[in-house]
Amino acid sequence: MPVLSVRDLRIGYRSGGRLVEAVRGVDFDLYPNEALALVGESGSGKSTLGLGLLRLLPRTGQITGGEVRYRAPGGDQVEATDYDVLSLEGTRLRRFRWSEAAMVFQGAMNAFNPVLRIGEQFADTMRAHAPEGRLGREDIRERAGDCLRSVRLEPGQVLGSYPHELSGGMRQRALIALAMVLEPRVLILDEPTTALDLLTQRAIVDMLQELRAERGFAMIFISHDLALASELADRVATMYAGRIIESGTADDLFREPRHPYTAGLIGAVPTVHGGALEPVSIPGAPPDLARLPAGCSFASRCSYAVDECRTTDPGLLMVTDRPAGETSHEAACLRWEAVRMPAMALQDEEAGK
Ligand SMILES: Nc1ncnc2c1ncn2[C@@H]1O[C@H](COP(=O)(O)OP(=O)(O)OP(=O)(O)O)[C@@H](O)[C@H]1O
Repeated sequence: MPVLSVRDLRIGYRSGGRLVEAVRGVDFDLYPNEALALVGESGSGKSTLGLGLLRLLPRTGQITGGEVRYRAPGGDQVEATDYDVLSLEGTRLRRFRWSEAAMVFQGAMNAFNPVLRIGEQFADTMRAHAPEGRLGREDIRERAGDCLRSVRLEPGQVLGSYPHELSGGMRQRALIALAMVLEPRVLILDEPTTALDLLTQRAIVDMLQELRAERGFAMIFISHDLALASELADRVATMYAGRIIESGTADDLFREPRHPYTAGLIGAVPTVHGGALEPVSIPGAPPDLARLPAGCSFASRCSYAVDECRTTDPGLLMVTDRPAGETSHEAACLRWEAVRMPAMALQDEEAGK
């Protein structure tokens, strides 16, 4: 059973008296211990979707429809959980955040309160969620220390520090530790490595993999970097203009994309040919969400587009023989059978395959 099932989720922002949809009918399932990457260019709706799942949208944002079902199995003393996150209010919503699902934001400097030591921020989060506030200083130190050690930070050094006293990489690790402190079953990470250098990025990605194996949470990893995402994730969903336009296993999407936009994103990763870096970019820009064209919203930038693409949006089509579920591969493209990835074809040719 999926831990999260998202159905026809719609999210808009109010702007100049009207509501512009930034997430336009998204469906996906997230299974326990699975890593799902959401990829796409800036403005495709990834962060809006992540924030919407935790009901953390800014004031101008509004969920206008759909369902976000959260399920947790029962245990010896605990009843099984099954509810629509969109129906939660007050205490139940606060409990859902952090304890069931937590989010790590882009740029840890903004996510931490700059005037509180890291240790106080752990204590605040834990106290706010402890049943009847029964949590002593020792418990807090022990649990915070445990989480910090698991992200390879020294608790003695970090707990007494202010956020600005840590390096960017340490802050981002500390934030991941904080998100894990209440042992959520779902962790949403929005571009957690973007501001960091390549070596630190790699260390954090490796660490996230280990943590997921150890602690068993499911993860949604938001990134514009398809190469990084497909390394970390079991499944990848590509977003364009507020919709998921392709989803499949990381291997499927990286090796055999069936939507020209995903193929373009892979082409946009710098590849080494004859000693030189050759970044290929996707021509044109995403459409204005307030004035979406008819048919497929990628058609105007697409070299595969035919007349029918400008009138028909096919929705997600199954592009594999495998059954629907964790390993299915779907793409919202009428011409999916024709799609080839230029960079990969070239590499295969050079390798004599
Ligand atoms: N607070 C806001 N008010 C109004 N519109 C917003 C707001 N935040 C985002 N948007 C709009 O919603 C759309 C989706 O933005 P979103 O930030 O979700 O995309 P993204 O794929 O996460 O991009 P990025 O990687 O740059 O964060 C964009 O058109 C953006 O301009």
